[in-house]
Amino acid sequence: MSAQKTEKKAVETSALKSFLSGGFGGMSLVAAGYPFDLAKVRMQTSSEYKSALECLTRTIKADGVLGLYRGMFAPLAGATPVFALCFWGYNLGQKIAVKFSGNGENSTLTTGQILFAGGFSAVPTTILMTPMERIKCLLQVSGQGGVSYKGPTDAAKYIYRTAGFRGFYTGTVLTLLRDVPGSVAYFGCYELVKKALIPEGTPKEKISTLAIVVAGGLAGVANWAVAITAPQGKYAGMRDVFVDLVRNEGPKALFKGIGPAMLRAFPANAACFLGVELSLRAMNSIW
Ligand SMILES: CC(=O)O[C@H](CC(=O)[O-])C[N+](C)(C)C
Repeated sequence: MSAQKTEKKAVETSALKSFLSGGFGGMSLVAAGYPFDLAKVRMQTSSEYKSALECLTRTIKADGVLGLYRGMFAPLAGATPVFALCFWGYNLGQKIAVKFSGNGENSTLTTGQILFAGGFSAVPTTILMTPMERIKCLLQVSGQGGVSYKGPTDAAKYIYRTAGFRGFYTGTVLTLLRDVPGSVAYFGCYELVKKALIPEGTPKEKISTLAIVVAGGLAGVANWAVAITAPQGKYAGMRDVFVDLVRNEGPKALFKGIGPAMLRAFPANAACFLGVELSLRAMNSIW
């Protein structure tokens, strides 16, 4: 058995399989992470819970386990294509990196190539994610002293009416500034931790679930450690966001929401990578 088998090869996964497994990963991410999102929103909008755990247990007591998944359809419909594009973009980024390096398709990816591919994955993802985040932000501030929206379609019509097609892409630079470094950390951490955890020579299909879960969970934490969330939609430009936030709320405001994001990051992304790897294995075994 050759040690090369554990190394990440450049073009071993097709674009279609990357896309489909990414979509499956996105669904797994929402299934594991949605209860934490629900707890975050409930804690932000009510002071009756002291901790996320209390919020989760009280929700289960009142509405059963299914209560943790109330309202999950929209995030599921959003995350599935976003993660499909993200993993497809990661695969394409690897192929581009290898092409430019001049090494053969069968070569092992260097750390630099993995990091490049990770950052590249944020580009197609952003094209889809920016309009979705724009609509989400409008819905989150709906009725709070400004315009009220009946739902996503209403918010989308408002954007188009007031700013045209370009209005959907307000905040693109901010999304890229968050997601390019975030994705470099995400995929870089995943590949490096996975490589460190598995014994040399382990065939791909024998990589342990624990290694995938630990590497995936840490990748999610690494992503959020570098991706500082900025409140898009309220500001004319990127400079405005930083000046306004730091002046009014201090530098700490730049890290607002990082606690709940981290709490969700490990389980959600462990599930995501597990979904990706297991669906890839299933696809590889049938075609
Ligand atoms: C901001 C975001 O969507 O992060 C993803 C992980 C998560 O916790 O949702 C990772 N990625 C940006 C690579 C899609």
